Amino acid sequence: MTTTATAAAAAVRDIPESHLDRALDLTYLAHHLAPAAETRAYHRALLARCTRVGAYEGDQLVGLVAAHPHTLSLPGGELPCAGLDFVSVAPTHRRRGLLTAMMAELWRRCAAAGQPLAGLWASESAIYGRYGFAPATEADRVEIDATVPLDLRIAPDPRPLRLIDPADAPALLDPLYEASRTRRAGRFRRDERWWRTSVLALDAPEDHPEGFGAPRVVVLGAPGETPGGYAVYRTRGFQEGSGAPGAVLVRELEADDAPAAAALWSYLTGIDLTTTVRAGARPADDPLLRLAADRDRVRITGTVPCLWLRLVDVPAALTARSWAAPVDLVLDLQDAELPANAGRLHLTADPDGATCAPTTATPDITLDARELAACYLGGTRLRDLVRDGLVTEHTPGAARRLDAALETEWLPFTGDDH
Ligand SMILES: CC(=O)SCCNC(=O)CCNC(=O)[C@H](O)C(C)(C)COP(=O)(O)OP(=O)(O)OC[C@H]1O[C@@H](n2cnc3c(N)ncnc32)[C@H](O)[C@@H]1OP(=O)(O)O
Repeated sequence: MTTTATAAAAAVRDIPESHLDRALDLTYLAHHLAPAAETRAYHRALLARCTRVGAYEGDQLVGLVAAHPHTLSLPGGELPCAGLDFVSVAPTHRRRGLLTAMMAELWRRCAAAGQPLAGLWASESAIYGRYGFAPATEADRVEIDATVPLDLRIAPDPRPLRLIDPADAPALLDPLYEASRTRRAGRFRRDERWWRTSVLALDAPEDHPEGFGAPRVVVLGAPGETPGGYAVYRTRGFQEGSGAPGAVLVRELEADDAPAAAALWSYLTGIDLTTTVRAGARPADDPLLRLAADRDRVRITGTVPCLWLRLVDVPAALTARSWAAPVDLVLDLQDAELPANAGRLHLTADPDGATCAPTTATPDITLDARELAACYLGGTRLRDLVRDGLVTEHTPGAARRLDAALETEWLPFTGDDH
């Protein structure tokens, strides 16, 4: 058990299993939540599987950072990733440096557990940049006018669509989801529990105040065939009280190719007694926007950062991903939080692999760890950050060359929201 004294005279140490309920009480206090018993039991089970770092004042738990043992897809591979969650400090103890002290301990845990990455969904964007995190994936919120089925510019895959029992979905859908992880960086490996308790969860009614029902799963392809795609969605009918029209809420839609996507969007926009299809998270390069014959019927209602990423071990992260083009550069990396990453790094990479080693050579680019995290999965262009004044390019064209090497065929995407 590690113990670190903080400036605030709290002690940072493990949260034992026997303190799980205290940890939940603290997180509900900090987040202003009062969940039903079922949701609390779900959170308890999640927290039990996490690395848990606590800040204690005497015997009182006043701070909490937890991390799930996730595996994140990268361009050309995957890496262990600490998925931060339940981050909470008691309102009586805020702004005394407790989160900072707990993060320092968490980095030690990541190193010990062999997790070169950390990721999270931020409650507020102002919190995590100082710890070296940056948004590495973004998602669009989409709303489709479905008063009549959406006309698409290509012929949909003609295979049959069938509704399957959500209980059968994890085994059938996981191979398709895994295929999507090899296409797109930024996605977490799921186990059956994740499918059942998150993607296909039968949420408590308070989680769906707008009256949406249980998840339904539609699959493209006849029984016994390998499906070409699927959608997980919920529906609601006309709402007597509010007068709100019937609607479809899409949690996830994965398709092998554009015709399969067309078949699934046609289906979702053609469900009777509904006039709107909403999707809470779609990739910015979703073919839907180009396929719609009448683009005015598909509205992007918001673009939100999804995964905030941190490169905990920069050389391990850079050598684990694939590279689209050859590059040979010296990076001058600033990392106040994790000084082991800081300094000059000679990066050589090509489609066959990469090396990354300390050097004393003259740097081509100076950047902070958070800017490298933003670009790491291919979702942000370094040259934009140079133009913004956030990254300094010493050798003209260096940022453009690094962008070409970091580029991915598909934009990174993280559909899950925790
Ligand atoms: C992945 C997740 O779980 S996201 C959920 C995050 N949790 C929440 O939003 C719950 C409510 N908030 C809290 O519990 C706390 O305010 C926390 C955890 C966000 C911050 O904890 P604290 O112990 O107050 O942070 P700490 O004192 O270490 O702050 C370090 C620095 O971050 C800044 N900071 C902390 N929280 C915020 C914030 N919400 N907005 C802006 N700046 C912040 C502090 O001002 C401080 O800056 P400084 O170093 O320049 O003085």
